[in-house]
Amino acid sequence: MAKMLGARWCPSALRSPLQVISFPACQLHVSRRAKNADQKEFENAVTQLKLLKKDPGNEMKLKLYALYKQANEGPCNIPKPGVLNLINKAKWDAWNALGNLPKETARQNYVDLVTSLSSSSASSSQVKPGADKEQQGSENVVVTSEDGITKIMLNRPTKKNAITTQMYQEIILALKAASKDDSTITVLTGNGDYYCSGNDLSNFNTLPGEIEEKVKSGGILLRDFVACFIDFPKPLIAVVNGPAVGISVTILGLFDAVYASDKATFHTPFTHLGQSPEGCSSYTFPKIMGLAKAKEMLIFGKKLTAGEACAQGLVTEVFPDSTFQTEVWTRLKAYSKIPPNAGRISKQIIRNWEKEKLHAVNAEEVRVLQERWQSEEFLNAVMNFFSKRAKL
Ligand SMILES: CCCCCC/C=C/C(=O)SCCNC(=O)CCNC(=O)[C@H](O)C(C)(C)COP(=O)(O)OP(=O)(O)OC[C@H]1O[C@@H](n2cnc3c(N)ncnc32)[C@H](O)[C@@H]1OP(=O)(O)O
Repeated sequence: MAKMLGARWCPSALRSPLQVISFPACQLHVSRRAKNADQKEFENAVTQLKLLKKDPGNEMKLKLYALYKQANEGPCNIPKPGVLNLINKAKWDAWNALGNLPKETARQNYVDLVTSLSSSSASSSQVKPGADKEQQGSENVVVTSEDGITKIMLNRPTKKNAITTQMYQEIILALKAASKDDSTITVLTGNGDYYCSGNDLSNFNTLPGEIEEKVKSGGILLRDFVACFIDFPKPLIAVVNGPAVGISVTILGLFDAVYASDKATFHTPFTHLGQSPEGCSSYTFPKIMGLAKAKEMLIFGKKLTAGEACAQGLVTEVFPDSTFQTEVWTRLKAYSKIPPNAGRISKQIIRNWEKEKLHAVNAEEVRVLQERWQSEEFLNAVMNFFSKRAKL
């Protein structure tokens, strides 16, 4: 995926003279002079921009370039390039046109512009509020809405629904849209024999930049992804159709109900991968299943059957695989008839007692993981996974 992004965004891969305008985020690091309050938002926008699926076009790139330069360096004070130097002149013109616009305003405008680009690219692949029949989503994350239920389906069965960086972004956008649509409940499920095999282990190869930049943008993406589940305002249900691994298991602690096929298993092999728990599981799992059982999963990577996960409180109910889909969707259709506002409010009053705590846990888990991602243990584990496969 990032290979594709690289091809889209990087100057050398583009053709016409104006296409060689690359995003400032490809070239520069964010200035340390930016104010703290805005810095995080600004950095997030820089990352978000790299994850956009659609090329926003040269005019928009010029605007972003100009705002980026203004936000970091202030008014344009470099000599005007010659008329034959078309690209640099276009860039200079765009920057110079911002005159004395304050850095803070430029930063804010940059963030607003990226946000509007992200939501417009999301709206083309997502369920519109009020939709009552199936809508097309992207290839790997399909969003549909019917009978008061918005369904977000992981649809990468040949890779056991492993989550790519693009899919994280798409799930975030799908959840944001679902939080505002008129459905009563939202469901996450998988297509094929797996629910999800967790993080796509090639994500770190495909994230752009050097290791430090990968770790930084991976951390921001993970934190934003988990935050969406913490903040999701209406009942959220997991329909676990098969085995679940890694982050697809840990975030289950943030769902309101988890229904599983008896073929499902629950596996968090973090330490074997040189990693550490995420998805708020270092807090939710001990709370849900007690410290002893949580440690067996999160430290020693014990894989649970659906029955065990249910006995330990991670799963709400287990159904035989042969009748799983019918039984669960009948149940969900009944649940979708609850008064929507009462459903939301009831969820929120339960969640709000610990929302702040969950965000703090998320931030700390990401901080620790960012260190892990730079460890030899992690790099060896990822290399082993792919080199074993290569030998098959
Ligand atoms: C932005 C960063 C956020 C980071 C968040 C932190 C999250 C951490 C985690 O989620 S840790 C968990 C990571 N997941 C794994 O370790 C699972 C790895 N996969 C496997 O162990 C196995 O593939 C399996 C047990 C899931 C399934 O085994 P099997 O039934 O034998 O199928 P295959 O192994 O042949 O798989 C088919 C096909 O899918 C590819 N694949 C499966 N899982 C992943 C994955 N997680 N990442 C990348 N690719 C995966 C596998 O390579 C095969 O592809 P191929 O046919 O070889 O092209």
